[in-house]
Amino acid sequence: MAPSSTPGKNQVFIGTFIHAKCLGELEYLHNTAVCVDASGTIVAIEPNCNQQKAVETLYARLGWSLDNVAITVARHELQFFFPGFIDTHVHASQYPNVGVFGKSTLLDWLNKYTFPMEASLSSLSKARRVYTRCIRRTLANGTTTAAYYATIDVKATNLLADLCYSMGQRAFIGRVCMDRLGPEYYLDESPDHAIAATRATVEHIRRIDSNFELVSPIITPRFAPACSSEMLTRLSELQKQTQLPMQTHISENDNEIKLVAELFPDGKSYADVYDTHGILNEKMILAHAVHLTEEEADLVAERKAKIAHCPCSNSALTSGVARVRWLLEKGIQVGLGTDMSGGYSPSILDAARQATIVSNHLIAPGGQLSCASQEERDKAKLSIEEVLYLATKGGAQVLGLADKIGTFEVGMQWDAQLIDLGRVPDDVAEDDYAIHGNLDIFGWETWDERIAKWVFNGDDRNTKKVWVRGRLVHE
Ligand SMILES: Nc1nc2[nH]cnc2c(=O)[nH]1
Ligand SMILES: [Zn+2]
Repeated sequence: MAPSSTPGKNQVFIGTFIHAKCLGELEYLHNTAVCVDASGTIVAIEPNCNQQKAVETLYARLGWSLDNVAITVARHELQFFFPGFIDTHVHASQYPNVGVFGKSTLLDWLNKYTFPMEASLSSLSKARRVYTRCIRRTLANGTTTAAYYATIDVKATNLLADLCYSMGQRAFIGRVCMDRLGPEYYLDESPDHAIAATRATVEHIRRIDSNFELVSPIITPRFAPACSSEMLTRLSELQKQTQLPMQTHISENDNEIKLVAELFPDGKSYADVYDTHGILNEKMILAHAVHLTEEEADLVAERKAKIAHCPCSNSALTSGVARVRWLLEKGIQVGLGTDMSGGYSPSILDAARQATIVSNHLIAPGGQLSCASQEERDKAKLSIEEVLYLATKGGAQVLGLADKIGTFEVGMQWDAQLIDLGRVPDDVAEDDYAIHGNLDIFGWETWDERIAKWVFNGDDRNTKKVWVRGRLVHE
């Protein structure tokens, strides 16, 4: 396995930088230089700067010599740097199934498409093909960090960790734990077995990345219907010993919620089942949360658990619409997830787009548009600035990385993407700009309008370069 090297050179990036430091607001830093040291950490941000000024003043201040600095300059006005996207919920093992879900809903989708695909990745050659393509594709879409579910197979899960490490994607790697609900050929034989397997993955990752700086294990009970009470208790004990993060699903689909009530008759609610088993805490990332009750959302907030909002999946599998504004107003930290292959798109830009669109179908705190006042309808809607926050800094908070990634600030790591919105017609011959992706910029748009166009019509063709910890990982 090739080591995930840092570049070994200091770097300067010059141009426009855009990020969301707080919910609902984008900050634009034009004509700016961002200096990144050889470890991939931002060490200076200089406004009113160009290449010449950077060389003349910044290098001296930082003690850098000319021959040890690589410079990347945005090539024209419609290129800008943006923080790397953070996918807080994605099943790498389901990647071959993206788009293949027919009219199924969660429980039949799991049986028909998902469990057979995941089980088939015990073939390491197949796992390598699938995981390599998944990482390549998500990097190409600007995802610098992903919280992955792999499968129950330890060797294949460890391979996903190896590949993330060597391809340079920041990742959380979850060996899936499930001792019921799945087909016989795809189950943990006991909670003991699941604990040993999870520990084996933790130890493997410790060997390749001892401080979990790029790749970290994450404890992964699939969801309550697939885990016995003993399994949840044992995983909770493991989490308390290791202090590792955890991820699972909650309240995605009506039949799933009914199943939880049947399987855990003493549980007051779905969230209560996780809480009474000791896994509802600040390290837990809950995917979906579509149908949480008021009491459950209050409990999630009180325990400081996080939520991965997966709008693409929630629409594809007819699960419903999560009430993101309502969750945020309770103080819950929310990020975005593709949830491939419940979701069909590998792109967090797409998740951001869909987060705005599905929020239009809600009133606050929940219900049908037709019986809400205009004010209530407008309140539930998420803005472009808000969904870009969820895609970056919100995701960083969900993964416990808000001090490292998600915005451009001194001390943060250079996890970033260079976005190119194309050229305005005046600059370039018609037949040239026509091939630049799916966006047409005319030149009169404000920056906010340019960003809105990117969110609604942009795609990986606009993502020119991607870096993680200063290392160029996609071009
Ligand atoms: N969307 C989704 N929901 C789940 N609930 C349990 N497993 C899964 C899964 O793989 N995908
Ligand atoms: Zn999922």
